[in-house]
Amino acid sequence: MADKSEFDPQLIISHKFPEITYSYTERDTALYALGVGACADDAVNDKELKYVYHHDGQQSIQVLPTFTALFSLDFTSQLAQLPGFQYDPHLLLHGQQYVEIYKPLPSSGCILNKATVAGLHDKVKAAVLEIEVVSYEKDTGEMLCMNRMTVFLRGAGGFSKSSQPYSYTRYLANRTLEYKIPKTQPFSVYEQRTQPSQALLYRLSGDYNPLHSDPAVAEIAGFSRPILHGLCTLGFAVRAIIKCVCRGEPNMIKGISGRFLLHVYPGETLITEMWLEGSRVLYQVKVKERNRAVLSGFVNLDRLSSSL
Ligand SMILES: CCCCCCC[C@@H](O)CC(=O)SCCNC(=O)CCNC(=O)[C@H](O)C(C)(C)COP(=O)(O)OP(=O)(O)OC[C@H]1O[C@@H](n2cnc3c(N)ncnc32)[C@H](O)[C@@H]1OP(=O)(O)O
Repeated sequence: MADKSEFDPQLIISHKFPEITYSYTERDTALYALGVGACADDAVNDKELKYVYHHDGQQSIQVLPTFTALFSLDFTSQLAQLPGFQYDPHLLLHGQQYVEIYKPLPSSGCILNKATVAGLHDKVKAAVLEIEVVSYEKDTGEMLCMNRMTVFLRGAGGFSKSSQPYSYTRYLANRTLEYKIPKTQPFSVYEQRTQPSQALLYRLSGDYNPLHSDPAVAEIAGFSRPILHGLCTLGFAVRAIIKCVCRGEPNMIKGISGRFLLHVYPGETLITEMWLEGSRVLYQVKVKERNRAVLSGFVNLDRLSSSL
């Protein structure tokens, strides 16, 4: 259990993380694509070959928009250094991910990541921490994308010094982040089975949290076996949207938001339901075997064909 007397919200929200450089090659972008299930249905004729191979004379492989979320992961280790902050890393769960993409990602590159604390909330049973990472192309200084990652830290709540639970968010102006999953029939539904080895493959993209690979660690965290990375489930969902709504064009995606509602076990089947709302796709992912919603959110597109 975290020591609440050490918890200092003001110190936490004013903390400046060191800048972190992240370099990647086409091998990393291809490995990532395989980790989120690309080409799993049909390795040769699949429309997703472009994510792993220079298909049809392509100069470079294409990058899935959810690859951007990896840029925020290097700051996981920095959480332990946050002054005035106490939590048990075994009890950390990924709560939400919000991504804005400003230009198509190169298939290899060197990125400069700058992170700040964008939110902190006392939920009594948990502390919710928001980290914002803005990513720049190292050579040109051009802004590529922004990630807001929310972590749900079980057992770390109850740190408020007054009777009002502490809550701070640095608001994002001119964005509509609220969404409501419709009760109507979805525009499209896509079913994908994850592999029992899915988390072991996905972790090679850089999230080595043992919650996803070590049965003993998973048990301490309250699960019967290792669970899937939240960002892996998000990758499956966004691939489904690219296939069913964007006609295979990943660069149509300009923004992604997802809230992790429940854990997923590797090997379970994901059903992604999609609804169109202007240039936004609302989506919900359910686990077929347990008939439970595990993820919901929206994807913003730069255009949506009127012929859809
Ligand atoms: C730099 C950072 C790096 C981070 C790297 C990430 C590392 C990864 O390796 C870790 C992972 O991938 S973990 C796997 C993916 N995540 C999950 O499986 C979590 C799934 N969600 C849950 O289990 C529950 O929703 C649960 C447990 C999250 C919440 O359920 P409950 O305890 O039932 O909560 P509830 O009573 O419904 O709500 C309490 C208050 O908390 C808010 N809340 C709920 N779910 C949230 C979520 N997912 N994200 C953020 N906030 C959330 C509620 O709104 C509520 O607040 P309020 O009372 O103010 O309304």
